[in-house]
Amino acid sequence: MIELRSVSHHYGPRTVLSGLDLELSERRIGVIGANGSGKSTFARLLNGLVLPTRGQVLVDGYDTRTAGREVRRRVGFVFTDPDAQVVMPTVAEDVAFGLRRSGLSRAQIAERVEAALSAYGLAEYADHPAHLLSGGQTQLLALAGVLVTEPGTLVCDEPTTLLDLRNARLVTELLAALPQRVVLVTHHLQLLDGFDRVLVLHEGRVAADTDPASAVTAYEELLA
Ligand SMILES: Nc1ncnc2c1ncn2[C@@H]1O[C@H](COP(=O)(O)OP(=O)(O)OP(=O)(O)O)[C@@H](O)[C@H]1O
Repeated sequence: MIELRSVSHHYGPRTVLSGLDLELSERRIGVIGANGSGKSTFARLLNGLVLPTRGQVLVDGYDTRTAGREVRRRVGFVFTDPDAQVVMPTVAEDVAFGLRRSGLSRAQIAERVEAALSAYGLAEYADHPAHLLSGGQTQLLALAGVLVTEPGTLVCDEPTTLLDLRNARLVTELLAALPQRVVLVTHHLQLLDGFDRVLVLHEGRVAADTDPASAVTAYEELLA
């Protein structure tokens, strides 16, 4: 469970999020809102990539400010641009990178990496240079690299934005099938069908916190 207590965030003099009090426990949570409404900042607060200027973010009781490692073990993050996330020369090495401090043996790591590569359709690319993958494959690699660590929650910041329709569908289907809790920031409102809860951010505040259809209506009214 992720809890935000009186959270505000400022970049310099600029208030980007203010007065957020939320408990996030649902399995599928969407976050929508206009450009600049604070969605990415919100997403980054959830795993401590951004620390709140005021207030606290707690993940299973761990404060992102003081227990970053515990938090990141529980909350994985997938960026819009997967290239930002790929750090090792080959596909298999990149997936293994997330397990380097896991305490698992080399054999156990190899087994987990193989399973992750198979699950995300990358088995035949294990020894392929990671930077030569297509955009869609790179996003799958980024997902595999995060999910191999088995976080309880996956936060995705517009994971399909840079992908063509086919790859966007692939990533969407993959996300839909995950057993994990998913917090999805997106401008693609149709991705939120069937979600348990959708937050609409507007000028740094939660303007609506409701089911997908009502959230889309609230969002459209804000933009009207
Ligand atoms: N590192 C930063 N330093 C200064 N200002 C920032 C920084 N990151 C974001 N901002 C500003 O904070 C505001 C909210 O940005 P954020 O990226 O959280 O919004 P967003 O809703 O995700 O936008 P978009 O839909 O365009 O991705 C924007 O005005 C942005 O310019």
